[in-house]
Amino acid sequence: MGKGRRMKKQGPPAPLDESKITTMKKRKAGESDSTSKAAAAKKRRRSDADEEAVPKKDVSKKSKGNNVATKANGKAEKPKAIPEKKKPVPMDSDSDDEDMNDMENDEFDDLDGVSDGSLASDDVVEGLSDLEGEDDEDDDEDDDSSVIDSDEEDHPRETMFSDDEDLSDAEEKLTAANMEGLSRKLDAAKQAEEDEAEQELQDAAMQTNIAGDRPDVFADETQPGLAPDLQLLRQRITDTIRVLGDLKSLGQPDKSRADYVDLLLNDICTYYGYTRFLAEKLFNLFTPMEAFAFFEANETARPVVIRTNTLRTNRRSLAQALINRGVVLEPVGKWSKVGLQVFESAVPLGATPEYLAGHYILQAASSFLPVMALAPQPNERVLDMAAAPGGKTTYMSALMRNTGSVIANDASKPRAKGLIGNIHRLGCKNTIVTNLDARTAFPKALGGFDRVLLDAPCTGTGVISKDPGVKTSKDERDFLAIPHMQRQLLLAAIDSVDHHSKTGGYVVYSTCSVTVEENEAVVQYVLRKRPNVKVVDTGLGDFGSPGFTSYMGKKFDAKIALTRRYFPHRENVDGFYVCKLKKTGPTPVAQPTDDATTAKNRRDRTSSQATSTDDEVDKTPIVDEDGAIQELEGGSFGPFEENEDSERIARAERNRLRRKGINPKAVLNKPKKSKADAPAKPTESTESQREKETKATAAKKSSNESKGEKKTVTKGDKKEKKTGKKGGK
Ligand SMILES: C[S@@+](CC[C@H](N)C(=O)[O-])C[C@H]1O[C@@H](n2cnc3c(N)ncnc32)[C@H](O)[C@@H]1O
Repeated sequence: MGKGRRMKKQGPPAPLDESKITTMKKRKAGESDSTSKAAAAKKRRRSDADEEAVPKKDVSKKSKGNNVATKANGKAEKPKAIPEKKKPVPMDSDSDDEDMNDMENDEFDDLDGVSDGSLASDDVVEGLSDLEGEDDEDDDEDDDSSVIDSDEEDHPRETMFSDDEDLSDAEEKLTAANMEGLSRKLDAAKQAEEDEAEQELQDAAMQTNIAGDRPDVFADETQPGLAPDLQLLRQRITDTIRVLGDLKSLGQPDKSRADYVDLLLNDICTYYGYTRFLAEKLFNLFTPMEAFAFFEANETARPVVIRTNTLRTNRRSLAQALINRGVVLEPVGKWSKVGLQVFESAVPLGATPEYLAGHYILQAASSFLPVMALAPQPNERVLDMAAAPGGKTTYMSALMRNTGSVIANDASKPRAKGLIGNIHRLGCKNTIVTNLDARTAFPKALGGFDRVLLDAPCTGTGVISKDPGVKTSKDERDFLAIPHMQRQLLLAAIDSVDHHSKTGGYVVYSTCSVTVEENEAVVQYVLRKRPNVKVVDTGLGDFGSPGFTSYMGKKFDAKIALTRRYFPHRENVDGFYVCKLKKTGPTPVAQPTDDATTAKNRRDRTSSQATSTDDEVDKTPIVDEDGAIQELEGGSFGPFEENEDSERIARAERNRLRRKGINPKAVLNKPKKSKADAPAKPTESTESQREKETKATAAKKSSNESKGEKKTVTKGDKKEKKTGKKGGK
């Protein structure tokens, strides 16, 4: 995160504001009204809270001390006489913190449904209080000195009242004197409430405005040859959505629903820049109103989140270290023990000493969820089938406390290198990286895992805010080829799990896409192909929404409701899908034929998206997230390559010498010394031994090369060597 960038608190984004344009004037007129209403609501809440918080006998004192609450309730009591006027104490506003705390409480209330098990909410609460211990103390102090809550002796309020002042005088003076402090405090603390109240007013005004009026959205107001007026376009989008919500009374008699939907989709494409194909696909997931919220949410970045690497530190220490560097953060939510949401940072988060030491990784909040669902246990054998760049692998490793083993595989060699980097930085010692096409390599190369995570390559429709290129780059072919690959990968994942596993036997399938083809339809397909798996609860509680059990006339297995969907506009996280499967028996040798399938399965087959080519050999090239076709065959990462390994060993030796402050050229190019010449110091003797080994390796390499092995060096090897040279400089 760049310096000074400030993010919204994690949680649902602001509610849909479809009336922004049409009620612009009304909003302006009603601004002061709504603001005061919101402020009043907040004040009422505060007053109530204060009354609850203080013992009965103190209530009167508190309420008298609390000018804001008194005013808000409209029951202003005449304040007691104040002996003498003092200069008001300048308010040291901590409004932002207060705001966050308020929101946090709201959020935690929302997440109360989060279940036990992997989430261990008690621990989280304890962690949170630990983490915030110091801050809370500060807050309390600040609160005590604030106009709102404090009843301390030198309270500003008391400095402003005297015996001879009546209420209105007192209030006037209070207002004048504290205006700046109050507005600073209230502005930030009540922003959310103000927005909410304003929204309600606008909604009400909008309803009144439109009732009985049939907006003529088909009147073409665009000027030929000119770029569309975005404000008008947006207004038409909101008007069309409104009409679609009540077509009978608001629609033009000669226009059908399809006409309105068609107009709306065209406007969405123009306004947000989607292809018609993708806009339609995404639009069909929601009601028109919710689709608009989704498209809107894709225009803003999600909150920046970091995951504490518990192999190196704990959340409290990390938070403290980063706070000391000027990072404003707080726990991401009740559902995670390791996430920290960053609101503001004075330093680049990818270059702090803590980052470089592997104390945390920048990781989207929704990306925690598949790993939490998988819940890998210490000492298990786990496979991460599509692992790069390793956010989930390293989380798994941490949950397993560096025990057991994690096979972290990725078909992309360049991405696998990034994965290796993260694994090293975060200190994961139970992890082995492989560079294989998981569709065919597993379970052939390795199988019998306790758990498998398939965080599948996908179209990325859940992360459009990060990669707006998705809006135009994904076409029909992608939505056939990618789900096809996902189905193959998921079958391989299931087949790689040991159903006898004493502790596991689970597969988690996840994507950062929101389309049904890549999620429920893939799960439906494998349920049919592998009767030895069943969908089980993800353990992620009520966070998110259930998977679809029907879509566009197609019916899915009822258990698919146990899978979870996450949306940018609902949870303010990247769009994500998580499904947990339990393997109950061995994979059948032969695929069930149509005769063998049950009547239900046959029904599903006709109703689901399965194509007749399901069983054909897949010729789809492997596509990475950027859409680039992966060159898998002939890569030298997986198999043992003498040349490459020799070069790696030599390079490692050069680096080792450099780390010791020794110029490798000086050492490695020296003529061979006899034993007698060897230095006497034991360390140097070891040094000399290593030197000999290195030379032997280099000699072996050169002899191999001279034997013609050079010819077998692949493109990948050359690249590797080039990179190595570069890195060595
Ligand atoms: C969504 S990303 C994985 C992100 C990763 N799990 C993480 O959390 O950092 C999907 C990955 O699948 C890889 N991939 C694509 N096709 C594959 C295949 N056939 N076998 C294995 N990996 C594949 C891509 O290179 C990409 O890195």
